[in-house]
Amino acid sequence: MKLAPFQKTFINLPSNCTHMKWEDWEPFYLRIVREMGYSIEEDRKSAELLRSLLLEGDEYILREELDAVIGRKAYVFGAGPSLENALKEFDFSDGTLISADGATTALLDFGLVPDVIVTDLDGRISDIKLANDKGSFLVVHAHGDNRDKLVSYVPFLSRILGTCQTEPLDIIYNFGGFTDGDRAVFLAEELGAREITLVGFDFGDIVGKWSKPSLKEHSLVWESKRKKFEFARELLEWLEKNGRARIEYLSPELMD
Ligand SMILES: Nc1ncnc2c1ncn2[C@@H]1O[C@H](COP(=O)(O)OP(=O)(O)OP(=O)(O)O)[C@@H](O)[C@H]1O
Ligand SMILES: Nc1nc2c(c(=O)[nH]1)N=C(CO)CN2
Ligand SMILES: [Mg+2]
Repeated sequence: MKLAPFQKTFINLPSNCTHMKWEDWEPFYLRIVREMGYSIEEDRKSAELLRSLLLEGDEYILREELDAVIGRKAYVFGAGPSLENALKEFDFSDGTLISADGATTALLDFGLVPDVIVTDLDGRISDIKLANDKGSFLVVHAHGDNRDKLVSYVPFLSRILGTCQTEPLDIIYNFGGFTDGDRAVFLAEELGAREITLVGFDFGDIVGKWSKPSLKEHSLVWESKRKKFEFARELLEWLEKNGRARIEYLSPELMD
């Protein structure tokens, strides 16, 4: 999709432009890199790489375009085991559908095309591409460990908003949040959703089978994933306290 030329004027966004401001995010981020063993420099290089790829490809969008897509009510779909029953039993037609990466596969299986997919491109890429071709907007995240995926896949995808976890660049945003799931909730809140229902956000000991293409079934959580879940929960609690949206969980207890 080509943008009108005037929209390509780059502006350096003021730091108070996002609800989770850099000053709020930075302490979380510093704890995350320390605990997870990430390199800030590698994360920064990845953000620069995504910026170059997006500028070369001419398929990037600015936040204003997503503002128009995300309504007051939004459902954010995570890849926890309860997702399947939730998709069977509930109707989601009254809100914007935002899927976190691997959850996209489950939505497609139920005939739903997400309005927005939030991904670091480690979900099943054929499904992300299929949904993108059917109209899903993509929010693609750059971090130090997915540069190969950015290079391989970004040139073949459309309608992409770029995000990073280091300092934002002109067309690469940082709305706060860490894993695809909690980042999707931060994005929804920032872009205007005021009632956000989280579906398939079980966290816990079992990772949903949609989370990684290599998983054939729901699997016992591994150590790095457990740490990711802990940060994701903490960040969501922060947003519940400090954000402007009512956040609720479609509880796994309601399932079965
Ligand atoms: N039990 C669960 N299993 C899987 N995903 C879950 C679960 N509970 C909540 N989620 C959310 O659903 C999202 C699904 O996205 P995905 O599995 O691709 O993760 P990710 O953030 O890319 O992590 P990783 O880098 O480990 O793949 C997660 O980011 C997480 O926030
Ligand atoms: N450097 C780095 N950053 C990340 C990673 C990751 O594996 N490495 N995974 C994420 C999604 O959960 C979010 N951020
Ligand atoms: Mg992912």
